[in-house]
Amino acid sequence: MNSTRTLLSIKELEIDYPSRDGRGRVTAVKGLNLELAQGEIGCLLGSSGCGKSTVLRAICGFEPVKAGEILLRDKLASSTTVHLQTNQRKVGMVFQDFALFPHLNVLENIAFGLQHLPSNQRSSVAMEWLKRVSLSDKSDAYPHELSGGQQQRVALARAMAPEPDLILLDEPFSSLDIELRERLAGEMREILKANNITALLVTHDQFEAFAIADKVGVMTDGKVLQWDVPYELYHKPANRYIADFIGRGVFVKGIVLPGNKVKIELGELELDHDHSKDIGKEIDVLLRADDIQHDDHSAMQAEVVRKTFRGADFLYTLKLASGVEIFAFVPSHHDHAIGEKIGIHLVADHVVTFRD
Ligand SMILES: Nc1ncnc2c1ncn2[C@@H]1O[C@H](COP(=O)(O)OP(=O)(O)OP(=O)(O)O)[C@@H](O)[C@H]1O
Repeated sequence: MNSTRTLLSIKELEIDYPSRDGRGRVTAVKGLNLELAQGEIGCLLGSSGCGKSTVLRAICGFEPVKAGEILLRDKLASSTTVHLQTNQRKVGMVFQDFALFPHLNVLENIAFGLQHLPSNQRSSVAMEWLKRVSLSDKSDAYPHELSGGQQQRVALARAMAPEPDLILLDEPFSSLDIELRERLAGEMREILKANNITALLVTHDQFEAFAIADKVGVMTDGKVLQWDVPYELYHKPANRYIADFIGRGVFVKGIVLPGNKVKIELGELELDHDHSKDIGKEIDVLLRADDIQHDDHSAMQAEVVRKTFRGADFLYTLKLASGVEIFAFVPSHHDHAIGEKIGIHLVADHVVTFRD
């Protein structure tokens, strides 16, 4: 097995739909590029309406493309002149609501996609996949007798059983409660990785994206702005939109100092890149909640203006002397009242800055 082989390649994809008034077309996806290697898990992350589901539908072959190409295993699947039928693409799909057949039991749901096998093999292969998602004891249950998480695992097993080259997952956790989402995101990653399955999911939840995916693409207006590993997206966002979208942060003003440093209201920070040409100039510095540490002994004080309890920590909104508001995660045993002043210091490591 060659793990670096490209399985999905999308080049300059453009897709449009007829407009509501029927007079023209509206662009849903434009100039979209991404690549996924065999065994990799990718995720398209973006807010509602940015075009995520449209991309999945196009990969499945449900939408014709207006421009660009979709290649599966180096074979052209969609372009302006080529359109492989869905059943020729070897792509499986898990829908938002799982779309299990209510009148079929769990085993029959999974066996449904195995029509190409002789009937005596269908049940045993389906049973094998049920084992892989740890649901062997539910083979004769009906979908309505299962929890949301169990239904999701059945949907995943049903999509994996015909052994497609690629599995597409459309907001796979959106109908589940938050606690379950986090656990299942990790579980789903384990199942996909254990079976060396290539997958592309879409979500608007960055924690879900980071919990599952090897590569994440931040989308807006039908485009992927940055297709990267989560660490790079967080620490080296390609532009302000991504910096703003990922994590909890605010931009504060800073002045570039000699020696690759920047001075902000809270002190001086080392810069990652050479800024010698910008000395004396003003830049915007991204301060994330995890760049600020609460320190009772610090002389630097900030006023608590808002607080959200998150269990292990609080997300505090803090007002600096200048009136600028920043965020800080603070362990939840430091329960300070709104209006109180608390000591803080800077712990920023990778400093993200923008000039224009
Ligand atoms: N069948 C359609 N006809 C016309 N416009 C459509 C159609 N499907 C989607 N659109 C439009 O295309 C754009 C992208 O839609 P899409 O469903 O791909 O977004 P999305 O990012 O998946 O959103 P969500 O997270 O809300 O599901 C939206 O502006 C939407 O209104």
